[in-house]
Amino acid sequence: MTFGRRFTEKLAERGSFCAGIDPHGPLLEAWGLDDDVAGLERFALAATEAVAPVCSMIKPQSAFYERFGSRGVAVLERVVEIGRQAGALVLLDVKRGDIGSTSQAYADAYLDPASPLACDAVTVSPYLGFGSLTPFVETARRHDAGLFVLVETSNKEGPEVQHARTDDGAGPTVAQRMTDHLRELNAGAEPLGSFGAVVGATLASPAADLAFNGPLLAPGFGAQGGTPADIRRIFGAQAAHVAPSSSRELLRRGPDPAALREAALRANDELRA
Ligand SMILES: O=c1ccn([C@@H]2O[C@H](COP(=O)(O)O)[C@@H](O)[C@H]2O)c(=O)[nH]1
Repeated sequence: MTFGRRFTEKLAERGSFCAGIDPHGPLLEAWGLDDDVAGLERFALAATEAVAPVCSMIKPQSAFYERFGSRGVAVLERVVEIGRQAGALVLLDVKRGDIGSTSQAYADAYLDPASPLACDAVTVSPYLGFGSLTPFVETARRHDAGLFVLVETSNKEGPEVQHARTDDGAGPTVAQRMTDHLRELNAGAEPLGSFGAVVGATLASPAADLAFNGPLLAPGFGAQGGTPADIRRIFGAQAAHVAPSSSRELLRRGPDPAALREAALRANDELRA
């Protein structure tokens, strides 16, 4: 089954909230854990076990695992496995993007089911040129996986690049060009294509026309200020395809698993309303 269909069905079944599993050092400390690989393991596995059964999607941020080297990546592999066993889609936030031949190796690492880190989808950066993502697109198609392409990010620095005008200033914004590519990639897909966009829940207003037939990830919900009202305001009619994601705001409710689960369920309810 394609990622686009899995995404649609999972959001309908469980709600749209995406749980970020980001083991920040200060959060480990707040949970009474040491900021070492043992603390990382306890934090990440406990958080995943608590929320993955009630969320449509979890989004571990690779950086927080990589900072502990191969032992941290081994924890990430278990997060991916536990998340998928609990029935959640797993979106690995790695924001990869490189020249085509290297992109192929990244795509194999994260999207080929034979890889220990195989996920349902990954975040990718198109800022080496959208065409440099072709190996990700082809590999995702081959394995029914998905991509979330950075279009308008939640950080304040993003507009310098994403709002720049193409074609020597005479064309659409860079962000718009990216969604045009996504519209082409998803054309004709039912109920939704597998090639999505990352659009921050913090935007004053999107520079790109977001009316394309693919999934949307909205980070910046919670700790960065995004609210359910912002999701409706920014995405309008597209809001049904949006998975708003929050990491710190959710994880600060731990380590009590019931409190974590309750917070995820409440976020789903608020987004449904
Ligand atoms: O535009 C973007 C793209 C990705 N992120 C990632 O989402 C989470 C946000 O964490 P919070 O604690 O909920 O702020 C983090 O993994 C970022 O790398 C983003 O924030 N903005």
